[in-house]
Amino acid sequence: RGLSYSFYQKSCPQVEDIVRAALGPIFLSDPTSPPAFLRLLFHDCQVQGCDASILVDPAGGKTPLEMASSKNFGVRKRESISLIKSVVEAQCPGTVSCADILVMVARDAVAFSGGPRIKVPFGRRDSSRATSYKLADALLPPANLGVNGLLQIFTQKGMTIKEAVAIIGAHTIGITHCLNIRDRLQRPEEGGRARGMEPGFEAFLRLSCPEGSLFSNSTFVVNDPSAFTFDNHYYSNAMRGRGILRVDAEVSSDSRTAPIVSSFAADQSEFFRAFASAFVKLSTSGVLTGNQGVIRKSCNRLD
Ligand code: HEM
Ligand SMILES: [Ca+2]
Repeated sequence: RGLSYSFYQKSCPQVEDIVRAALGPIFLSDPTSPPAFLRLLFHDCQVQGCDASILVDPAGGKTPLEMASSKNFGVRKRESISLIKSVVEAQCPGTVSCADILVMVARDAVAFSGGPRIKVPFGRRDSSRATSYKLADALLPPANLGVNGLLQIFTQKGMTIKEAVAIIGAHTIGITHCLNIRDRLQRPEEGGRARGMEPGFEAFLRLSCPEGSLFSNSTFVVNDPSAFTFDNHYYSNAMRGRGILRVDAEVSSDSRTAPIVSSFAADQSEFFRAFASAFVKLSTSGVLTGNQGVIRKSCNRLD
Protein backbone atom coordinates (compact mmCIF):
# COMPACT_ATOMS: atom_id res chain seq x y z
CA ARG A 1 0.00 0.00 0.00
CA GLY A 2 3.01 2.29 -0.38
CA LEU A 3 4.00 2.15 3.31
CA SER A 4 7.32 0.69 4.35
CA TYR A 5 9.30 -0.17 7.48
CA SER A 6 12.33 1.68 6.07
CA PHE A 7 10.52 4.66 4.58
CA TYR A 8 12.70 7.38 6.14
CA GLN A 9 15.94 5.36 6.16
CA LYS A 10 17.55 7.54 3.48
CA SER A 11 15.56 10.79 3.70
CA CYS A 12 15.50 11.28 7.51
CA PRO A 13 17.13 8.32 9.27
CA GLN A 14 17.07 10.01 12.69
CA VAL A 15 13.37 10.94 12.66
CA GLU A 16 12.24 8.42 15.26
CA ASP A 17 15.02 9.55 17.63
CA ILE A 18 14.07 13.20 17.13
CA VAL A 19 10.44 12.43 17.94
CA ARG A 20 11.34 10.35 20.99
CA ALA A 21 13.64 13.09 22.34
CA ALA A 22 11.00 15.79 21.84
CA LEU A 23 8.38 13.63 23.53
CA GLY A 24 10.38 12.94 26.71
CA PRO A 25 9.70 16.27 28.43
CA ILE A 26 6.04 16.22 27.32
CA PHE A 27 5.42 12.77 28.83
CA LEU A 28 7.27 13.68 32.03
CA SER A 29 5.61 17.05 32.59
CA ASP A 30 2.10 15.83 31.70
CA PRO A 31 1.26 12.28 32.76
CA THR A 32 -2.14 12.60 31.08
CA SER A 33 -0.51 13.11 27.68
CA PRO A 34 0.04 9.45 26.60
CA PRO A 35 -3.70 8.61 26.67
CA ALA A 36 -4.47 11.90 24.94
CA PHE A 37 -2.08 11.04 22.09
CA LEU A 38 -3.50 7.54 21.69
CA ARG A 39 -7.08 8.83 21.44
CA LEU A 40 -5.95 11.63 19.10
CA LEU A 41 -4.55 9.01 16.72
CA PHE A 42 -7.77 6.98 16.77
CA HIS A 43 -9.87 10.06 16.07
CA ASP A 44 -7.60 11.05 13.18
CA CYS A 45 -7.60 7.58 11.62
CA GLN A 46 -11.36 7.13 12.00
CA VAL A 47 -12.03 10.13 9.70
CA GLN A 48 -10.58 9.59 6.18
CA GLY A 49 -7.72 7.45 7.46
CA CYS A 50 -4.62 8.61 9.36
CA ASP A 51 -3.94 11.80 7.39
CA ALA A 52 -3.51 14.36 10.19
CA SER A 53 -6.85 15.91 9.17
CA ILE A 54 -7.77 16.34 12.84
CA LEU A 55 -4.81 18.69 13.37
CA VAL A 56 -5.96 21.38 10.92
CA ASP A 57 -7.20 24.64 12.45
CA PRO A 58 -9.89 26.62 10.61
CA ALA A 59 -8.29 29.38 8.52
CA GLY A 60 -9.50 32.85 9.46
CA GLY A 61 -11.74 31.27 12.08
CA LYS A 62 -14.41 30.52 9.46
CA THR A 63 -15.62 27.02 8.60
CA PRO A 64 -15.80 24.76 11.64
CA LEU A 65 -13.56 21.74 11.03
CA GLU A 66 -13.23 18.26 12.52
CA MET A 67 -12.49 19.45 16.05
CA ALA A 68 -15.86 21.25 16.12
CA SER A 69 -17.60 17.86 16.22
CA SER A 70 -18.95 17.11 19.69
CA LYS A 71 -17.54 13.58 19.24
CA ASN A 72 -14.11 15.19 19.60
CA PHE A 73 -14.96 16.56 23.03
CA GLY A 74 -11.98 16.05 25.33
CA VAL A 75 -9.47 15.47 22.50
CA ARG A 76 -6.22 17.11 23.59
CA LYS A 77 -2.56 17.57 22.69
CA ARG A 78 -2.94 18.48 19.01
CA GLU A 79 -0.56 21.40 19.51
CA SER A 80 2.17 19.05 20.78
CA ILE A 81 2.19 17.28 17.39
CA SER A 82 2.70 20.65 15.67
CA LEU A 83 5.54 21.39 18.07
CA ILE A 84 7.26 18.06 17.41
CA LYS A 85 6.76 18.57 13.68
CA SER A 86 8.62 21.89 13.87
CA VAL A 87 11.56 20.13 15.55
CA VAL A 88 11.57 17.45 12.81
CA GLU A 89 11.17 20.13 10.11
CA ALA A 90 14.34 21.89 11.30
CA GLN A 91 16.38 18.76 10.55
CA CYS A 92 14.48 17.18 7.67
CA PRO A 93 12.54 19.93 5.89
CA GLY A 94 9.50 18.91 3.84
CA THR A 95 10.13 15.19 4.39
CA VAL A 96 8.12 13.69 7.25
CA SER A 97 4.32 13.85 7.25
CA CYS A 98 2.30 15.00 10.25
CA ALA A 99 0.30 11.78 9.87
CA ASP A 100 3.44 9.67 10.39
CA ILE A 101 4.58 11.83 13.33
CA LEU A 102 1.21 11.30 15.02
CA VAL A 103 1.55 7.53 14.56
CA MET A 104 5.10 7.58 16.01
CA VAL A 105 3.89 9.63 18.99
CA ALA A 106 0.91 7.35 19.76
CA ARG A 107 3.13 4.29 19.35
CA ASP A 108 5.69 5.80 21.77
CA ALA A 109 2.88 6.76 24.18
CA VAL A 110 1.85 3.10 24.43
CA ALA A 111 5.43 1.96 25.06
CA PHE A 112 6.06 4.77 27.58
CA SER A 113 2.99 3.67 29.55
CA GLY A 114 4.27 0.11 29.81
CA GLY A 115 2.52 -1.32 26.75
CA PRO A 116 3.98 -3.24 23.82
CA ARG A 117 6.75 -1.85 21.60
CA ILE A 118 5.10 -1.79 18.21
CA LYS A 119 6.85 -1.77 14.84
CA VAL A 120 4.85 0.30 12.37
CA PRO A 121 5.40 1.10 8.69
CA PHE A 122 5.62 4.74 7.53
CA GLY A 123 5.01 6.73 4.36
CA ARG A 124 1.58 8.26 5.08
CA ARG A 125 0.80 11.62 3.48
CA ASP A 126 -1.18 14.50 4.95
CA SER A 127 -4.62 15.56 3.72
CA SER A 128 -4.58 18.72 1.60
CA ARG A 129 -8.20 19.71 2.10
CA ALA A 130 -10.21 20.81 5.10
CA THR A 131 -12.56 18.23 6.59
CA SER A 132 -16.03 19.21 7.77
CA TYR A 133 -17.14 18.57 11.34
CA LYS A 134 -20.10 16.76 9.80
CA LEU A 135 -17.87 13.97 8.53
CA ALA A 136 -16.36 13.59 12.01
CA ASP A 137 -19.88 13.56 13.49
CA ALA A 138 -20.84 10.76 11.13
CA LEU A 139 -17.73 8.60 11.46
CA LEU A 140 -16.60 8.85 15.09
CA PRO A 141 -18.32 6.39 17.44
CA PRO A 142 -20.89 7.73 19.94
CA ALA A 143 -20.10 7.30 23.65
CA ASN A 144 -22.89 4.74 23.94
CA LEU A 145 -21.67 2.44 21.16
CA GLY A 146 -22.17 -1.27 21.82
CA VAL A 147 -20.26 -4.39 20.81
CA ASN A 148 -22.04 -4.64 17.44
CA GLY A 149 -20.81 -1.18 16.53
CA LEU A 150 -17.32 -1.98 17.80
CA LEU A 151 -17.02 -5.09 15.65
CA GLN A 152 -18.47 -3.30 12.64
CA ILE A 153 -15.98 -0.42 12.82
CA PHE A 154 -12.89 -2.55 13.24
CA THR A 155 -13.65 -5.56 11.07
CA GLN A 156 -14.13 -3.00 8.28
CA LYS A 157 -10.49 -2.10 8.83
CA GLY A 158 -9.48 -5.72 8.33
CA MET A 159 -9.27 -6.66 12.02
CA THR A 160 -10.24 -10.02 13.44
CA ILE A 161 -12.70 -10.06 16.35
CA LYS A 162 -9.73 -10.71 18.62
CA GLU A 163 -7.95 -7.60 17.31
CA ALA A 164 -11.12 -5.51 17.73
CA VAL A 165 -11.31 -6.60 21.37
CA ALA A 166 -7.61 -5.79 21.75
CA ILE A 167 -7.82 -2.28 20.26
CA ILE A 168 -10.59 -1.24 22.67
CA GLY A 169 -8.11 -2.23 25.41
CA ALA A 170 -6.65 1.23 24.66
CA HIS A 171 -9.13 2.24 27.37
CA THR A 172 -6.65 0.79 29.86
CA ILE A 173 -5.26 4.34 30.06
CA GLY A 174 -6.87 7.74 30.41
CA ILE A 175 -10.10 9.26 31.59
CA THR A 176 -13.81 9.51 30.78
CA HIS A 177 -15.81 12.67 31.43
CA CYS A 178 -19.02 12.19 33.40
CA LEU A 179 -21.13 13.52 30.56
CA ASN A 180 -20.07 10.54 28.46
CA ILE A 181 -21.64 8.12 30.94
CA ARG A 182 -24.80 10.17 31.43
CA ASP A 183 -26.93 7.63 29.55
CA ARG A 184 -25.65 4.75 31.64
CA LEU A 185 -26.50 6.51 34.88
CA GLN A 186 -29.74 8.20 33.84
CA ARG A 187 -31.22 5.90 31.21
CA PRO A 188 -29.74 2.55 32.11
CA GLU A 189 -32.04 0.55 29.84
CA GLU A 190 -30.61 2.40 26.80
CA GLY A 191 -27.12 2.86 28.11
CA GLY A 192 -26.49 -0.75 28.96
CA ARG A 193 -26.41 -0.92 32.76
CA ALA A 194 -28.81 -3.83 32.52
CA ARG A 195 -25.90 -5.75 31.07
CA GLY A 196 -24.22 -5.94 34.43
CA MET A 197 -22.77 -2.98 36.27
CA GLU A 198 -21.57 -4.17 39.64
CA PRO A 199 -23.56 -2.28 42.37
CA GLY A 200 -20.50 -1.07 44.24
CA PHE A 201 -19.08 0.30 41.03
CA GLU A 202 -22.36 1.97 40.15
CA ALA A 203 -22.33 3.66 43.56
CA PHE A 204 -18.76 4.79 42.92
CA LEU A 205 -19.72 6.25 39.53
CA ARG A 206 -22.72 8.06 41.04
CA LEU A 207 -20.49 9.54 43.73
CA SER A 208 -17.86 10.63 41.22
CA CYS A 209 -20.45 11.93 38.79
CA PRO A 210 -23.30 13.41 40.82
CA GLU A 211 -26.52 14.30 38.92
CA GLY A 212 -25.60 17.94 38.58
CA SER A 213 -22.24 17.15 37.03
CA LEU A 214 -23.58 15.00 34.21
CA PHE A 215 -23.91 18.01 31.93
CA SER A 216 -20.66 19.66 32.95
CA ASN A 217 -17.48 19.04 31.07
CA SER A 218 -15.20 19.28 34.06
CA THR A 219 -15.86 16.08 36.02
CA PHE A 220 -14.33 12.78 35.02
CA VAL A 221 -13.44 9.29 36.22
CA VAL A 222 -10.30 7.31 35.43
CA ASN A 223 -10.73 4.54 32.86
CA ASP A 224 -9.32 1.86 35.13
CA PRO A 225 -7.59 1.84 38.53
CA SER A 226 -4.17 1.87 36.86
CA ALA A 227 -5.09 4.66 34.45
CA PHE A 228 -1.51 5.65 33.66
CA THR A 229 -0.28 2.12 33.05
CA PHE A 230 -0.93 0.25 29.85
CA ASP A 231 -1.82 -3.18 31.27
CA ASN A 232 -4.58 -5.79 31.02
CA HIS A 233 -6.59 -4.49 34.00
CA TYR A 234 -9.11 -3.11 31.54
CA TYR A 235 -10.21 -6.69 30.87
CA SER A 236 -10.27 -7.96 34.46
CA ASN A 237 -12.25 -4.84 35.38
CA ALA A 238 -14.73 -5.36 32.59
CA MET A 239 -15.27 -8.94 33.76
CA ARG A 240 -16.05 -7.71 37.27
CA GLY A 241 -18.80 -5.36 36.03
CA ARG A 242 -16.53 -2.36 36.26
CA GLY A 243 -16.44 -1.28 32.64
CA ILE A 244 -17.08 2.45 32.32
CA LEU A 245 -18.60 2.88 28.89
CA ARG A 246 -21.33 0.67 27.48
CA VAL A 247 -18.83 -0.98 25.12
CA ASP A 248 -16.47 -1.67 28.03
CA ALA A 249 -19.34 -3.42 29.80
CA GLU A 250 -20.64 -5.34 26.81
CA VAL A 251 -17.35 -6.87 25.62
CA SER A 252 -17.27 -9.05 28.72
CA SER A 253 -20.82 -10.36 28.25
CA ASP A 254 -21.27 -10.72 24.49
CA SER A 255 -20.72 -14.35 23.48
CA ARG A 256 -18.47 -13.34 20.56
CA THR A 257 -16.08 -11.30 22.68
CA ALA A 258 -16.34 -12.63 26.27
CA PRO A 259 -13.91 -15.56 25.77
CA ILE A 260 -11.33 -13.17 24.31
CA VAL A 261 -11.77 -10.78 27.25
CA SER A 262 -11.10 -13.67 29.66
CA SER A 263 -7.99 -14.74 27.84
CA PHE A 264 -6.60 -11.18 27.73
CA ALA A 265 -7.38 -10.79 31.45
CA ALA A 266 -5.43 -13.98 32.14
CA ASP A 267 -2.52 -13.38 29.80
CA GLN A 268 -1.19 -9.86 29.30
CA SER A 269 1.33 -10.86 26.64
CA GLU A 270 -1.46 -12.28 24.50
CA PHE A 271 -3.26 -8.91 24.79
CA PHE A 272 -0.06 -7.06 23.88
CA ARG A 273 0.52 -9.19 20.76
CA ALA A 274 -3.06 -8.71 19.55
CA PHE A 275 -2.98 -4.98 20.38
CA ALA A 276 0.23 -4.55 18.37
CA SER A 277 -1.22 -6.12 15.23
CA ALA A 278 -4.50 -4.23 15.71
CA PHE A 279 -2.57 -0.96 16.08
CA VAL A 280 -0.78 -1.59 12.78
CA LYS A 281 -4.13 -2.25 11.06
CA LEU A 282 -5.74 0.84 12.60
CA SER A 283 -2.84 3.05 11.56
CA THR A 284 -2.51 1.76 8.01
CA SER A 285 -6.15 1.53 6.98
CA GLY A 286 -7.27 3.93 4.22
CA VAL A 287 -4.13 6.11 4.32
CA LEU A 288 -2.80 8.45 1.63
CA THR A 289 0.52 7.35 0.09
CA GLY A 290 2.79 8.04 -2.90
CA ASN A 291 1.66 11.16 -4.75
CA GLN A 292 -1.60 11.45 -2.85
CA GLY A 293 -1.99 14.29 -0.37
CA VAL A 294 0.92 16.45 0.76
CA ILE A 295 3.65 16.80 3.35
CA ARG A 296 2.44 19.80 5.35
CA LYS A 297 4.99 22.28 6.70
CA SER A 298 2.88 23.06 9.76
CA CYS A 299 0.52 20.39 11.02
CA ASN A 300 -2.24 22.81 11.89
CA ARG A 301 -2.24 24.62 8.52
CA LEU A 302 -3.06 23.51 4.99
CA ASP A 303 -0.99 26.15 3.14
C1 HEM B 1 -14.93 2.29 18.88
C2 HEM B 1 -15.27 2.38 20.10
C3 HEM B 1 -14.83 3.47 21.02
C4 HEM B 1 -15.66 4.27 21.75
C5 HEM B 1 -17.17 4.24 21.77
C6 HEM B 1 -14.82 5.15 22.52
C7 HEM B 1 -15.30 6.12 23.37
C8 HEM B 1 -14.52 6.89 24.22
C9 HEM B 1 -15.01 7.88 25.13
C10 HEM B 1 -16.48 8.31 25.27
C11 HEM B 1 -13.96 8.37 25.82
C12 HEM B 1 -13.99 9.43 26.92
C13 HEM B 1 -13.54 10.77 26.41
C14 HEM B 1 -13.68 11.85 27.44
O1 HEM B 1 -14.67 11.86 28.16
O2 HEM B 1 -12.77 12.72 27.54
C15 HEM B 1 -12.79 7.68 25.35
C16 HEM B 1 -11.52 7.89 25.83
C17 HEM B 1 -10.39 7.29 25.31
N1 HEM B 1 -10.34 6.49 24.20
FE1 HEM B 1 -11.92 5.65 23.26
N2 HEM B 1 -13.51 4.88 22.26
C18 HEM B 1 -13.46 3.88 21.32
C19 HEM B 1 -12.33 3.35 20.75
C20 HEM B 1 -11.04 3.75 21.05
C21 HEM B 1 -9.85 3.32 20.36
C22 HEM B 1 -9.83 2.37 19.17
C23 HEM B 1 -8.79 3.92 20.96
C24 HEM B 1 -7.31 3.86 20.63
C25 HEM B 1 -6.74 3.04 19.81
C26 HEM B 1 -9.31 4.70 22.06
C27 HEM B 1 -8.54 5.39 22.96
C28 HEM B 1 -9.04 6.14 23.99
C29 HEM B 1 -8.19 6.73 25.02
C30 HEM B 1 -6.70 6.53 25.20
C31 HEM B 1 -9.05 7.47 25.85
C32 HEM B 1 -8.65 8.33 27.07
C33 HEM B 1 -8.42 9.74 26.57
C34 HEM B 1 -7.92 10.72 27.62
O3 HEM B 1 -7.53 10.32 28.73
O4 HEM B 1 -7.89 11.92 27.30
N3 HEM B 1 -10.67 4.60 22.07
N4 HEM B 1 -13.15 6.79 24.36
CA1 LIG C 1 -8.05 11.72 9.46
